[in-house]
Amino acid sequence: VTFDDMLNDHLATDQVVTNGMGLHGQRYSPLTTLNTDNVHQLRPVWAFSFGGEKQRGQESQPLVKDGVMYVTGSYSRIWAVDAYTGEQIWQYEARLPDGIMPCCDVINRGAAIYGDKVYFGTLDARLVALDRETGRVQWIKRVADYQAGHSITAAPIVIDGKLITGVAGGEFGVVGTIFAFDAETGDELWTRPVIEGHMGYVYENGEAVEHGITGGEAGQTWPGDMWQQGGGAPWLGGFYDADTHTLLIGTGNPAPWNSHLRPGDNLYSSSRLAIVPDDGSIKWHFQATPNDGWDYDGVNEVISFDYEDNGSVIKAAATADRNGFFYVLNRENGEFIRGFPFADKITWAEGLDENGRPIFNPAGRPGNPADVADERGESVQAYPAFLGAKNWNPMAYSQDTGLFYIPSNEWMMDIWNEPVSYRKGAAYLGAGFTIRPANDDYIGVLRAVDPRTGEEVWRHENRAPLWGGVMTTAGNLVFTGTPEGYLKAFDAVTGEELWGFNTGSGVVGTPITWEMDGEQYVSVVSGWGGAVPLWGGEVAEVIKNFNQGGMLWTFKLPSEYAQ
Ligand SMILES: O=C(O)c1cc(C(=O)O)c2c(n1)C(=O)C(=O)c1cc(C(=O)O)[nH]c1-2
Repeated sequence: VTFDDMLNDHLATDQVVTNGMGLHGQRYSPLTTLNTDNVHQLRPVWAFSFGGEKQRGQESQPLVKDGVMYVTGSYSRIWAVDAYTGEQIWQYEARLPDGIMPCCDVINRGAAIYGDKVYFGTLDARLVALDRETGRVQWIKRVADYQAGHSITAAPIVIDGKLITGVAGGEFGVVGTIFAFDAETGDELWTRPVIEGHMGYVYENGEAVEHGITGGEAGQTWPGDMWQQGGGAPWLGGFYDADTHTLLIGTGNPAPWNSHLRPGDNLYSSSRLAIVPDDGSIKWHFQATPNDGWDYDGVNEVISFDYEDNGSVIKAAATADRNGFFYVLNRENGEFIRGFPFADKITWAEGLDENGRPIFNPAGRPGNPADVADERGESVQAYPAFLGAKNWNPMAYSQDTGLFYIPSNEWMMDIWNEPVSYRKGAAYLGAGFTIRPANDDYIGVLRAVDPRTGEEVWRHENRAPLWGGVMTTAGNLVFTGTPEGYLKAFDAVTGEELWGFNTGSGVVGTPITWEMDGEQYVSVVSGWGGAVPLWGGEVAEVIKNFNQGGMLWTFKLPSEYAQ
């Protein structure tokens, strides 16, 4: 697999060699063989079990090259599988130490392939490079200290020979950092902490050379020493815009959650960053939630897309935030073009100003414990809940309809602040919360949203929270999974549900499609888990009967139904 193969992945129909089905992450396939007329004939051709006692959340997006599928699973496992038959070619399981600290389940979101290697990140914050043919280890790098709360859950990305990943650990007060390695040798190339005050480095002949302090200097948007454990973990990784040669990546919540301990904007937490892939410099930033007090991580994917406005082409990028707002940015300079709510109800902000900065509702912020005699500050009811109007699971963009298909949730929380101090390897929140559904009959909402107007063109409600990724195709289809176990297909224009198949466990993975020998295939992993069952509050009632799993399902449209 070459970098050109990756640059063309969104056009190629016989492979899926990038997370995002294209480096820009649009998750749009030009295939039309499978379409609204024949999708009811889509049927399973094989299923592969991840096996063992290790189940939990399966959030991976598979990759396909030359008839071989590469898929990761919970507990830092990876398999190569024959894409025609589902037979295993090899498997590799990372040896995890006791004491790993992923906040939100033992998940992995996928691999990267490049050259003759396949790469993935582990829950003890290592990167592993394996030979694609044999599964043999080529190199293993420790990226960050798992005992401080670091882990890797993201799919890494390869940009022009550089293997780039973010790390998780925001709930433990780590310093969110982006790391780049030589994909061939595993040599470190650069590091970029995303919190103001920390030094970035480039490595020359194995030596760390200072490459500029993030944000210029410490103390501008953080009080005292709070920047030193400021969080902002870029735990979802990023996408690449070839037009501007930029890595677009988001950063998580500031640490701790109690925002009264850190008055100021707390750059660059809960932000989107444009990074130069060659050396990790920051080109521009956009902060969705300054002084975040609700755990509104800003990690969600930033998807590059072009649209026409009054005859000129706008080079835009779009992102749907946990905080309930959808943002359209100019991807050349990060300027705010427009933003609008995509969630039904938002209480923490009254809207956005002309620069996209939130207009805070002071009554929407949980109170300062220092103001009251009690340990607990005043509790508020906040919409959306901390798990977000949209969490990690990626949306898709259709080049035909011009719509974004957003997997979102309608829920709320009671949230209050508490005093807290930093201790290595311990939770660093300073907040308590309970999460509740916003409506009686549904939490999940798959939304089709027009990025030019903010209009919700259609919606599909689901009883349980939606936690799987979305894919769309030129066959006018939108696919996503449900915790109830279904992989479903919808009409991209009308939202009509056209097909569904129950995989036997909740689908929180992200579907892909490709063709082999003129037949169109669809694959998705199934296995209920992720953050929802861990942090569920009153949402637990909705999901209590869902069983765990660990299967890779593959479907196809038999050739006799293709026309
Ligand atoms: O701040 C962090 O480092 C961090 C990491 C992760 C992760 O790596 O999965 C999640 C979160 N935060 C988080 O806030 C969250 O809601 C979440 C949901 C999930 C999931 O996979 O279901 N991971 C994470």
